[in-house]
Formats: sequence, C-alpha cells, structure tokens
Amino acid sequence: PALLRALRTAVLQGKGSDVSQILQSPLNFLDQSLLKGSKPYLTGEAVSMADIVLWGALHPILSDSSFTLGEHNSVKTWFDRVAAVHSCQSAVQKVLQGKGLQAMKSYMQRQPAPQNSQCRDAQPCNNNPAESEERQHFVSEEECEAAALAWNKGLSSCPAPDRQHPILPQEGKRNVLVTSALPYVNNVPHLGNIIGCVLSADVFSRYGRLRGWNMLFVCGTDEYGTATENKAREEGLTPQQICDKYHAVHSSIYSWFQIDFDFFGRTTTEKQTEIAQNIFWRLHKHGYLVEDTVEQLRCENCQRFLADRFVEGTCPHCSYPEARGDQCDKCGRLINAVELRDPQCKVCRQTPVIRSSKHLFLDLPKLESQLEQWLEKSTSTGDWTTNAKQITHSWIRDGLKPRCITRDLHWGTPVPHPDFKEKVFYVWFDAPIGYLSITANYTSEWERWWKNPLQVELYNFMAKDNVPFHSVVFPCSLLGAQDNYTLVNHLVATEYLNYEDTKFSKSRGTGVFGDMAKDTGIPSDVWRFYLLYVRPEGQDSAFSWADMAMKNNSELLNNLGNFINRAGMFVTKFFEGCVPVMELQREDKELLAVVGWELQQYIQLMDKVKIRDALKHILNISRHGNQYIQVNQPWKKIKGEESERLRAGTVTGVAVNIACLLSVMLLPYMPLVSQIIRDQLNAPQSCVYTMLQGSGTFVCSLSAGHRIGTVSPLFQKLEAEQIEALKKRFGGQQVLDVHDGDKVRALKAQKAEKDVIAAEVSKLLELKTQLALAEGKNLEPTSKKGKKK
Ligand SMILES: Nc1ncnc2c1ncn2[C@@H]1O[C@H](COP(=O)(O)OP(=O)(O)OP(=O)(O)O)[C@@H](O)[C@H]1O
Ligand SMILES: N[C@@H](CCS)C(=O)O
Repeated sequence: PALLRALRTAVLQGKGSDVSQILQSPLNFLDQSLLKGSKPYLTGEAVSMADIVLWGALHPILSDSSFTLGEHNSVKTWFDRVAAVHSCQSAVQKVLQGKGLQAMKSYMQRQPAPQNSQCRDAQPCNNNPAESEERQHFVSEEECEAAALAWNKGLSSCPAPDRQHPILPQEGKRNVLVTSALPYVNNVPHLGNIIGCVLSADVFSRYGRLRGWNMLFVCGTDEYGTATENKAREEGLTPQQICDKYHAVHSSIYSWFQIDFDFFGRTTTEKQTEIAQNIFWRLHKHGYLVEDTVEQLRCENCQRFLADRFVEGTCPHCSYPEARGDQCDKCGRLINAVELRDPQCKVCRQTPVIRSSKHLFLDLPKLESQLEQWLEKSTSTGDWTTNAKQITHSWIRDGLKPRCITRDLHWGTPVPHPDFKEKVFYVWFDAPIGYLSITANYTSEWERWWKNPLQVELYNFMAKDNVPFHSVVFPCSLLGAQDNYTLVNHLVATEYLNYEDTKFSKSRGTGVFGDMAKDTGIPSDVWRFYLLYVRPEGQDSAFSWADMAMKNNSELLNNLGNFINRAGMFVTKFFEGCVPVMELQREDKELLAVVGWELQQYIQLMDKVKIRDALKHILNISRHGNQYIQVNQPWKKIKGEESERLRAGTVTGVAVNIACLLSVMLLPYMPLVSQIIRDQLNAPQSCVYTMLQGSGTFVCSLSAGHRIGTVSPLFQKLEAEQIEALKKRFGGQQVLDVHDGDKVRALKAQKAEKDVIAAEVSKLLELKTQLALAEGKNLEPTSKKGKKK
C-alpha cells in the first residue's frame, strides 16, 4: 500500500518530493531486517523469489533520479546487488523501455484510488499486508499514551447478562428483536439460505448479547403453501408429514451450524391461525380488503387451480424460461401466474386453462401514503442495506397495486370469512405473521415485543428476493390492522451467494447443502468463517471449494491460528505457563493503539451490520500480532541477558492478551473456536463482556502471573487433494439424492403407471453413471443382485 501511494504521488500527482516520506517507514523496516539478517539477500545467501518480487516492485521508484535512499545503506547495497542479476536488467528494459517512472503511468491510472484516508497525504504510511489497499492507522504520541492508560485499567467487573427465558423487553435497555426469514420447509437448506438469513442473524444476535443489549432472536420454518404441497406429492407423504420431517431436518442443520436461536418454531400452529385471522379481520374492519374476481390457471388433468409454485413458464418480464407462478428467480419480479408465457402444470406438465375465481386483495394503494410516511422515517433512522432501500423504492416508484392474499389451496391458514371458506391465505400474507405467532408460542407475553414500537428495535434478516414482502406488503398488513405493531427498523438484506459459477437452488439441487457440510469433516466454525468471509454484502459473491481451502490455510491457519498458538506457546515454554511481567515501551503502546483502533472499527461496522467488513479487522489484528512477534523475536530474546528476557516477557504478555481479545471478537463468528481459545488461555469470563462495551477498549485481561491452560493448534490445513475429493463427492450429489431417495419411491407409492416409473428409474441410472464418472470411478456393469430370475 505504501508503494502504491508513493507511485501515485510521483507518477500521477508529480509530487516526487513526497515519496521519501511515504516510503520512510517501510524502508526503515527493510533496512533493519537486512542489517539484522546480515545476509546478502532477503532470505539467505542466494537470490530468492522474495528478492525478485520486492526489488521489482521498488525498482521504478528507487531507480528514479529524483529519489535518494538517504541513510538506508543496507537497502541500497541489496538493491544494487539484485539489479546486477542479468535477468533483472533485461526485465527493466522490457518493462520500462527507457521511460523510467513515466512508463508506469497507464498502469497507475488503472489502479483504484485509495478509499480509506486514515493515513493522510504526506504522513508516513505503514505497510499493511492486508488484501485490500486499506491503510493502517497512523498512531500519534497521544494515542499511544491513551491506549496504554486504557490497557492498564484492566477488566471491569462487568456482570454477565442473564439470558433467562422468556426474554422480554426491559425498561432502560436496548431491546432488540431479531428475525431471520422463515425458510420454506420444502427441502434441505443450502449454504446460500444459511448465509442469507439464519447465519447472518445469528452473528448479529451473538454480537448484540456481547454488547449487553437485550436480544431476542426468533425464527422457524415456513410450512404452508404450494412449496409444501408439491414436496408432499413428490415424496408420497402428506403435507403435515413433510412439515414434520423437514422441520426436524432444518433444526438439526441449524444446530450443527451453531445457530443460537432463542426460539425456533413453525408456522403450522394454532397461534398462527389465531393471529393471522385477527390481522385479517382488523384489515377487513378498517376497509383495507377488496374483493375481485381473478383469472387463474387451472390444470384440468390434476383438477386444481395452479397457484404460485404449482406452475412454471416463461417470465413475461425477462423471458427466463423457468419462472414460477409467483416470482421469477432470474429478475426477481413478482408475477401473476396468468401472465406467464407457455405455462405448464408443475405436477403433470400439461398446459393449464384459464378459469375465474373470487379472491380477497390487500388494498395497497389505499395504504400507500401511510406506508411512505413510515418508510421515510424507518429508512432514514434505521440501518437498511442499500439493496433493501433500492428494491423498496422501485416498488413504490412503479405504483402499488392491490395484492391477492387468498388462494384456492388446502394447505394453509384458513380464511375465516364465510364467503371464502374454501380458501386459505397466500403464503406471503401468512409467513411474516409467523414471526409473531412463533414469538407467541415462545411466550404468552409476545405482544410486549410485537406491539411495542417505542421500546423495541426490530431487525429483519433475509436475502434480496424477500425484501418487498418485508418492506411493503407485510408493513401494509400491520399498518392497516392498526394495532400498534412493531414495524421493522433495520432491514438487512444480503445479495446472493452463488455456487462456483451458478445459482444455488434447493428445488434444482445445485450447490452444497447443510447436511453435506456436516459430512465433509470440516468443522462448522470453519464453514461459518468462510461463509461470513464471502458474505454477499453489497454484491453477489461465490462459494468456491478452492477458495475455501485457501482462506482456511492462509487466514485461519497461517494468520489467526498461528498467532494465537505462538502467543500461548511462548507463555507455556518460556514462562512456565504464567503471563510474564510487561513493561510497555513505545513500540508496544503503538501496537496497543493500533489494535484498539481495529477494535473500534470492528464495533462501528458490526453496529451497522457490516458483518463481512468487520471480520477483516479481526484478521488485521492477528496480522499486526504476527508482525510484532516476528520483529521482536521473543524466542531469541529469552536466551539473552536480563533486559532482553524482560523484553521477551513484555512481547509475550502483550501478544497473549491480543489473543484473548481476538477470542472475544471472534465469538459471533466462530463460537466454538472462541471458547477453545478462552479455555486454552484460562481467560476470565468477564473479558467477554468488557472489551466490546462503548466504543471498544483493549484492556489487559490476562495480567502478569495469570496461569494459562493447555495450548494446542486451532486449525488444520485443508489439502488440495482433500478439497478436490470433496468437490467431486458433494458438488452434484443433491440431484441424485433427491432423485434416488424421493422420486422413484413416491411414484411407486402413488402406484404410477409402469412406464412412468421406468422412465424415472432410467433417469436415475443415468445420473448415477454421471456421478460415477465425475468421481473418477470405474463403471461396473449394472448389478443383477436381488433380481428374481
Ligand atoms: N443463493 C442465495 N444466497 C443468499 N440467500 C439466499 C439464496 N437463495 C435463497 N436465499 C434466501 O434463503 C431463504 C430461503 O429461500 P428459498 O427457500 O426460496 O431458497 P431457494 O434455493 O431459492 O429455493 P428454490 O430453488 O426452491 O426456489 C430466503 O430468505 C432467500 O432470500
Ligand atoms: N419462506 C420464505 C421466507 C418467509 S419470511 C423464503 O424462504 O423465501
């Protein structure tokens, strides 16, 4: 980063004279390293890759006549030595073509402008090896002293917040109600579903608890509607059986991912019927429901109206050929099923016909001005993600239309109106009411959360496709019901996580699914870490096996794990397991200030639910820590004279305290690893609640004399072959699983025609062959085992 700044200043701004100052600190560091190493090259007696890379990077600046190396004699000698290498000389010719620094101009113009201005122009800039061009905080004398003062205060006796159920809003507390979108109960959740809703909400809830807020985190399965009816048909089970089966599947996957709900419920309950019908009658009473006759698709073969997910066809907006009857997966637009081009019944693939039926509509246009008033307040005072604001804005801009809230189905909350008694509520009218009914199943005092907007702050977590239902349709239901409901204050929507190069899809079986993650043998904390590292914040992102291995090996193993393990091992090996006496020098105080600054950035970002960005600051801290250990070399100093041993002690003590801080910051992301670190360090429980208070303070939590526990490595390397094997094993299996386990069995259970079953069996065999080929297995002739002669 310092070099990029120097180049920018010299090449684009023509301020060559500022370059020495910008590069001073990294060049000091390099000079000292060369001096200490007393070797001709960076890593030893022979020129290495490190020499070539660093020399090549520095060459344009250092070889420019306007720049003088001043006191940096070791750098100068080294630089000239590498420059004498023949291939380096020819590379210089080829790249700079005799134009010197100006040859870099077009390259520099293509580089993004630095975004973070922590390190102001003309100030010395430390080199931060983080991936981005992010700058380290430049530390003043006052900041160093303030950091040392704060550190010396140590832990306060902050009491652990109680988490006694039922959790209810409390006077004088920040009462935070967190929901994550209720996943449909029609299949096993994939990694996209997990990061999009439950995992993000979990991280924020855990963080809120550490901040001492009074948090309630509720979620549950969304069980009504065509998704369930379809699945029941496919599996030859009743909708209730499907709900019971997949509710258990979801619960067990979330518990493996350590999603710490206060309550995980479901929507098929009496409370749901009671509350949904109550809201319905209130809307009816206040005149926000209108009747209309609508044209609907009906499959004469199946003898049913084809609502929502029972029908597929070409999207009238973007021509995506597999759009559903309620929403297009590609453009995200909501669709009226009769508008689909070439519609097909999803069950029998016949073309449906159009029939009319009488329905009830939520009168959104009548609620529009109330909605806009509320939206203006909520979006300006709360933390709505940019996509949430944009999607909502585009809905309002296009003008609201009445929305049908009833369906001709069986599996749903019954519409209580006598003229519509054959119908049920549309799942998107019903599902968000699930948040209320699930809370009601948790505590009879649920209204203290849900009818208490002055005392409660509501955060809704979801992915982008769910936004309009949470920002427009559901708020309109609640506003129209006029019962002082708590409306969303912070709508947090992710973009999509893609699988390698394609979209995750439950119904299409693409991607890695929750149950597979468990079978990989990779710990759930590592899955959490990687998903949060690539959380689609601001733009779509992608899960990639190779990238997961790389992040595990570089960030977790080499950076974070390495630092924490080394810090603990030094205490164990050199100080008999007791934290040594620390006498802080300027360099240590500077580190305390830098770490404190990273901690404050983390808190500011987490407060704004920038979960992915905040994680980078944890990794920055361990990078600073590694550098600090590397420069100070306590393993050497411990063998020196008294003053050196004291120095080794200070460095070890500071490092192990940073490790303790890291365990606290990591808790929302990797709860198990966080606990293991604190167990290894035998850290006092109060450290968890002290350091994240206010704007964040890095205090000494393991003081001299503190005895730590047994230290052991935290992470394991993921080998390339292992990842390749996992990719093959899990990459495309879901299609086969669904096919194998469900379809053929269901057809047999339904006593389908022989040739229909035979067709499915042959598809299944084909898939098995493809899978075997993908796994590199030899193809055996089909076994005749068990066949009757
Ligand atoms: N790729 C994704 N990345 C992030 N969140 C997602 C992704 N796909 C779905 N979600 C979110 O997960 C939740 C469940 O979505 P849903 O059940 O529609 O999953 P799906 O894979 O799109 O299913 P299907 O393919 O059957 O439509 C919703 O909150 C949705 O916004
Ligand atoms: N079941 C919906 C969310 C309802 S809040 C979905 O999974 O998209």
